[in-house]
Amino acid sequence: MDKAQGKTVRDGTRDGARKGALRLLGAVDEGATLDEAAALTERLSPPDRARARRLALEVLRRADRADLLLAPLLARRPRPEIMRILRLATVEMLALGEAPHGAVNAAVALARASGPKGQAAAGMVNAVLRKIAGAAEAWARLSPQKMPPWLRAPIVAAWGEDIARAIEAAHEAGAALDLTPRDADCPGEALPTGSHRLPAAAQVSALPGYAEGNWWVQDAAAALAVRVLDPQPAEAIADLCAAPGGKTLQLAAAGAEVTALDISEPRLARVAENLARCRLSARLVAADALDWHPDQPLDAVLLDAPCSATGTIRRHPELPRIRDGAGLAELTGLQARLIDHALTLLKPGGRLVYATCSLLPAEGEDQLAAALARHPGLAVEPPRATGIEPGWITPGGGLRLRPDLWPERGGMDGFFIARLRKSAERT
Ligand SMILES: C[S@@+](CC[C@H](N)C(=O)[O-])C[C@H]1O[C@@H](n2cnc3c(N)ncnc32)[C@H](O)[C@@H]1O
Repeated sequence: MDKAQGKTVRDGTRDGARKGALRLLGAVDEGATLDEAAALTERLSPPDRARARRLALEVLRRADRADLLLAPLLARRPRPEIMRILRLATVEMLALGEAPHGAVNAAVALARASGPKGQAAAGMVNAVLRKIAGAAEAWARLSPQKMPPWLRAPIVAAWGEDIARAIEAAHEAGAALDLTPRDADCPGEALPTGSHRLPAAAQVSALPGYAEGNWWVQDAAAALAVRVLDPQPAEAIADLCAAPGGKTLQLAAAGAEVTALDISEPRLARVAENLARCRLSARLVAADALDWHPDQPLDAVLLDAPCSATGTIRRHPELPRIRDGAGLAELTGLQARLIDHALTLLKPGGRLVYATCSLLPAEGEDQLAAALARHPGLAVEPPRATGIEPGWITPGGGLRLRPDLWPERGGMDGFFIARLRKSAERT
């Protein structure tokens, strides 16, 4: 292939990825998650589909910052599809190092292709983006985009303004690719807690050991819930909210007799696939955990409860844009009922690990305090596992993990984890 042909192919592929990213961003504007919108990029080649998703992620991490620079340059707010084109080109030029002429020309072409109104806007898109191309210093002065008030206010109340800003910086930086080793063989840099870390761009299925099931993808913070539970061989353990199964795999790899339960049958099918790839086994049950009872009382229960998922914004930057905090009371009510039910499934002296991938104390610290108040005889135990730092343990005895921890290593997801021991006395 000669040089000119190579350039055409590269530009073509970039345009495909840009169009895909704009489709994804349009779906998010309509309230969809990126996973829900994934079908919109199905017709792209796999590499272009991955590029489209990466571009959309980068834009969503900086959309408010882009809007702050764009606003003074716009006489009136353009139609949503034109606004998305402007944001995409702004982020490409100022955050991703794309050459201005390429990004501006592509944006103008995308505006023209979007229909008669887009054709009319092409001149404005060109003029505005030429100014944006020279705004690198103004861009550098802008802070990372803020979390919405329903999420920010409780975070500031719990940990202060500086930590809220550090979390916002971590949200903008995005997340690495973390792997949990089944045994020794696992690519990536070993982290103090036992997970392995690679750059986010790594193609998962191409990594050594994927087909053999030597490891699975799991954020380093998420992997700590099972490490804190400390499963032992042959223990009877239920994973009450199991799908897609990262924690089930850890429990099974430790040699426990695992029952993996999830209310969603399609999601449970993913647990089955993951177990098969990793050559591990568990009993799978599709049921509402609140209605389920084991044949025998259990040694331990892992309750990775449904939650706001606000701890995963580094990987799902669309969440603050499509959620408004409504439904939180319903979720915290369900979490409390699940804790109460989980305790009834345990042997006397059995242990429960409660976890949520949430940054909200209402789904973590407050749930722990309320459970202890509801259940006399229930005790919280220190969360112990290799690599846990004393500063991560809360005054109430839980483990609070935040995206701004380990800044030099690239952060971790937000999680709350508590290890509880049921009274050894029979009631
Ligand atoms: C946070 S995710 C679990 C992640 C999983 N533990 C892992 O590590 O891969 C929560 C799961 O709870 C399930 N779920 C929600 N309500 C449930 C209920 N009442 N009973 C059982 N599962 C439930 C959801 O389908 C979802 O798969």
